[in-house]
Amino acid sequence: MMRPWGTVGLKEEVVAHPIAANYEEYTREAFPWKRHTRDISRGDSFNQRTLSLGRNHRVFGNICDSWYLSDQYESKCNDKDITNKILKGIPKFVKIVEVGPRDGLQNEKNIVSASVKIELIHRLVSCGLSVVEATSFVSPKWVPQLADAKDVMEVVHNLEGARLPVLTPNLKGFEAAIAAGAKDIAVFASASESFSKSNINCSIEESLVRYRAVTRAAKELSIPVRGYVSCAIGCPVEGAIPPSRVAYVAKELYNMGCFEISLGDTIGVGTPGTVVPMLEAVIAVVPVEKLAVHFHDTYGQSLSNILVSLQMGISIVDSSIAGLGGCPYAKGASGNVATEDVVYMLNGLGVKTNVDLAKLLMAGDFISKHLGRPSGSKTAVALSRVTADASKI
Ligand SMILES: CC(C)(COP(=O)([O-])OP(=O)([O-])OC[C@H]1O[C@@H](n2cnc3c(N)ncnc32)[C@H](O)[C@@H]1OP(=O)([O-])[O-])[C@@H](O)C(=O)NCCC(=O)NCCSC(=O)C[C@@](C)(O)CC(=O)[O-]
Repeated sequence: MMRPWGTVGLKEEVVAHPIAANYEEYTREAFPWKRHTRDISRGDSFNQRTLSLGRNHRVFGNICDSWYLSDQYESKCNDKDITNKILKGIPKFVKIVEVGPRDGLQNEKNIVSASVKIELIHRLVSCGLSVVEATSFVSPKWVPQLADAKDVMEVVHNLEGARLPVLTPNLKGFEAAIAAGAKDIAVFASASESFSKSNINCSIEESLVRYRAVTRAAKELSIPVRGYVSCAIGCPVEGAIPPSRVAYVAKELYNMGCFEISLGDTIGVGTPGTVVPMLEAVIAVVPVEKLAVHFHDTYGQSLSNILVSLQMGISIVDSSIAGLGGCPYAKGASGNVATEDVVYMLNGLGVKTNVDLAKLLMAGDFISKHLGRPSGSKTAVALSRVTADASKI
């Protein structure tokens, strides 16, 4: 049985929350076909995709079968090849790496207390997210917001159900992370010399030397290491970054033992036109299943960039609850793509994530209320308006 909207089996207390209840109400009212439980587990993966054609034209199942609310589209959908061509290559499962507690909060001016960070991490893990980047063991002078990394990690490190990697820029950070109970770490290099200097105060080559020392130490303790390549599309100082440079840094990180490489469009300038050639260059030197994409939504391009990445075989996507984020050393960098929006899109494509969207909405509501501003997730904002507009749906 497919659960395209992720609400089946929600606990009563979750549905009772106003946001989750809105979401339940929304899916029930907007998609009356959902009231009829039907088994669509026939056929190939495309038969199980959900396609959104606008509010009044929701389709469940194969876009070419007969389950349309409106007959209007049936005559246009006889060509299965179009669907296959467009959705070809999209993985059936996507691992979401939630970076909200780290990338999301690191740029917040007002210090968020350790207890709020801990509560956020708990909530995110309970959404079904299998990876939640918890914090950074970096210099507190450089990133004051995460000066409480030890306090946070000491509480959450034994949390079950998810991996909780932390950023470590050098051996000092690695040792502190391990002492606080971290079982996964991440190192972060850049494809831009200028950004490397401003972010970690060393050249790209110097950073790679440091990270070789960190990955060696991690290997001895069997600690998995994730690698980041920042400025994979553009740099605030240098402008466009050549794909070959991104490929070089990604390959170096892979060769030193990083099990996964996340390609970061740190300032969010990428479009599918620049993301595709960058991925092409990296996929030529690092296996595609080891690559993740990490988009910031400065120009509103993240979801289209994720979609082309999926079409190229990427199956790991970084995102941040409520679209929080920004890098303190990348002027103009805005929030990461919102996890709620990514899950909504993947649900629409029939791609499994094991993430519960209703619970995500509540986690996003929790942190947005704490920060005193509306969520940066379009999905969260749209669904929160449903109560007001419910009578018009
Ligand atoms: C790398 C350093 C430390 C170099 O900073 P430095 O000033 O060159 O370091 P240093 O070795 O000269 O040491 C200076 C001081 O920092 C201390 N120190 C040294 N290391 C540590 C440590 N690990 N933890 C705690 N303290 C540390 C060290 O002990 C000393 O303390 P002092 O003697 O002055 O009291 C600094 O530049 C730094 O912390 N940078 C981190 C910047 C950062 O976190 N940026 C955001 C993350 S990257 C990002 O957001 C991009 C990403 C990953 O999301 C992907 C994308 O979007 O593209």
